[in-house]
Amino acid sequence: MADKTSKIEATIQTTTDSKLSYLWKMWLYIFSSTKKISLIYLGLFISISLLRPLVALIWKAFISETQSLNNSFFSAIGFISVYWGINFVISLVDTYLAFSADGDLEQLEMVQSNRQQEMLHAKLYSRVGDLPSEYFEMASVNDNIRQVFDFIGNPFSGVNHEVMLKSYIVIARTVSILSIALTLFVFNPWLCLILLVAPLPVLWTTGLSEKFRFKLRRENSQLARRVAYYQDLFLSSASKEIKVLGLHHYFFEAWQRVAEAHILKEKKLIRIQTLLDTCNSLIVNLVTIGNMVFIVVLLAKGQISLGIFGAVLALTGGLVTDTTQLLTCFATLMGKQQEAQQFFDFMSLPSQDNKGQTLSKVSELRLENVSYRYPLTSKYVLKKINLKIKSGENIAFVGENGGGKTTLVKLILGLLSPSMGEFTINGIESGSLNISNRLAQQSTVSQELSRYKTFTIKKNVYLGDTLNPLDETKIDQALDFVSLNDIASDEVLGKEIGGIDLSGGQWQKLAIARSVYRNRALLVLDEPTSNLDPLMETEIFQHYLTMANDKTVIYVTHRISMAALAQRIIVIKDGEIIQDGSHDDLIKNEGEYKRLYQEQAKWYVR
Ligand SMILES: Nc1ncnc2c1ncn2[C@@H]1O[C@H](COP(=O)(O)OP(=O)(O)OP(=O)(O)O)[C@@H](O)[C@H]1O
Repeated sequence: MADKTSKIEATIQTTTDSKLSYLWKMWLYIFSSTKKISLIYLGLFISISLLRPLVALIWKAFISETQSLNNSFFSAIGFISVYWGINFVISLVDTYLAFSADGDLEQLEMVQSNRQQEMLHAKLYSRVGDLPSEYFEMASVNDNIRQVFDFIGNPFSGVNHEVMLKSYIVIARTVSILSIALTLFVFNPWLCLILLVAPLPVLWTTGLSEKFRFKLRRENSQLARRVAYYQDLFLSSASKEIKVLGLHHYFFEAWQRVAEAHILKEKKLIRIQTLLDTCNSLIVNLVTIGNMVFIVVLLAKGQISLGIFGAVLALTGGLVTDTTQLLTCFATLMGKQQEAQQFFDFMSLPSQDNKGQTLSKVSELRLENVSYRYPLTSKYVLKKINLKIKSGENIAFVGENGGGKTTLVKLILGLLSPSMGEFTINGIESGSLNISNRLAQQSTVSQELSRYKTFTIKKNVYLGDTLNPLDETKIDQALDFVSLNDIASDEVLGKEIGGIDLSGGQWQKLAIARSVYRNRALLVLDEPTSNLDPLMETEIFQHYLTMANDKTVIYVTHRISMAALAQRIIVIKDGEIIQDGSHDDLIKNEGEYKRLYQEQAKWYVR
């Protein structure tokens, strides 16, 4: 379908091929953000790797010394102490650097990890904030965001460990292997053969296990979301209904079915992993034995001295460990290509255009033949809408469920853009306006309640206008507006964190107070009072309309008594505007509005 929505759909088509360049891009992306600390960390890794040949040389000198009979007991003790001392330092620092055991270097790792996490989260939060809101209407984009957040993870489990730490190990181990190779070559060129029988198959087995792991994680991400959803239900607003209807068991079974599928997939992965690990250690052991036999043969043939024999034995152990670690980390890194690609696919989604024209005041909204379909769906939920709204008007949208009222409201707010037709603000095409400036001109209360827990009541109101300093008087006025002044405004909200909780109606009042505090020229309210008692609802609407004589107010309501308060009423059915006029005009005609009015009135007049 070639309309404007198809352009959005085209931007989320991603390639399935994994590319090495994404991994490199990821590495540079993280490294460049924490250059100093990353360089120190990498430097330490490389320095430790260079100590291996030093250990071998000391060992060689020690054996030669003891062979030449003029040694003293003390020099032998000295050699052994230095040898074990350096070995101890290598193993200790290795452990601290690579596995974050307790110790000083763990703190260094923590610093670089936290910095990297901070930078990645900052980029991710700003990217999510910058994404045109229409993208959030698509399940695939929401999925992608969740996967990217999972990949970025937390300081000790996230991408910096998977990509950065593994890459540091690859670099350090490569340096170590090269220095060992050079030492072996200097001892005897034949010894370099040991390098050739390094456990190459490890690369293959580890690569395979990473591939399985990624596939499983991808398949499991939907299952994991469903499992989490069932768990959240018990803590959500549905919890009371679940209790009354006795649905705990029902949802447990639903949870169990999904969890079972998840566990089965995980079991399969563990089996594959165990098999591959066993193959790995078998290969490593065989290689070690092969190397031993080889150097014994060289010694027997007199091609190497006893000192070199000892040194090579010391080096071989390090070589096998280093090669195995190099290949394992390399394979893990390779397995991260797809996740890195997902990350950059997400990061490269278009940003909302903040460069367009700005307006100082919205004075006219005009929709001409506007149709809308949600991305990745084919049905137009708004059809050829023609509507002109002038500054200062107050308008109610009414109509049956699913008619398209909320969709029209989102279009007016700039949260969606027309698939077809033209939407102009003050005569300027809405698409060419600066979206941030546009959003800053309006205040809204949406159908879905936003409950900002962990903040005080006062802060909840202040969230309506955080670009300006907190104004206590205005906050008190906003709370008065909705009669929410009986609870101390510095009470923290959220039972989960030891604060207080509010009733559904009180949360709604708080959302209204936020919109009042924001105080913008365009006020868009989507069923803002559905949880309030009728007296409170009437009072708030009347307040809104008197406060708003210089403002444009658009509100969606199902209650005709509330709609009747507006100057103009627009009736929407099946995505079309079927009536437009004042209450008095519409009630005179036989039409949908009169039908809705009579339907509701008959419950009051008996
Ligand atoms: N994100 C979405 N993706 C696909 N379709 C959607 C989406 N949101 C809404 N719809 C569909 O758009 C149509 C209009 O929905 P809308 O919420 O605008 O109606 P409404 O008049 O506000 O309904 P209600 O009075 O129940 O709130 C419905 O058929 C709905 O299923």
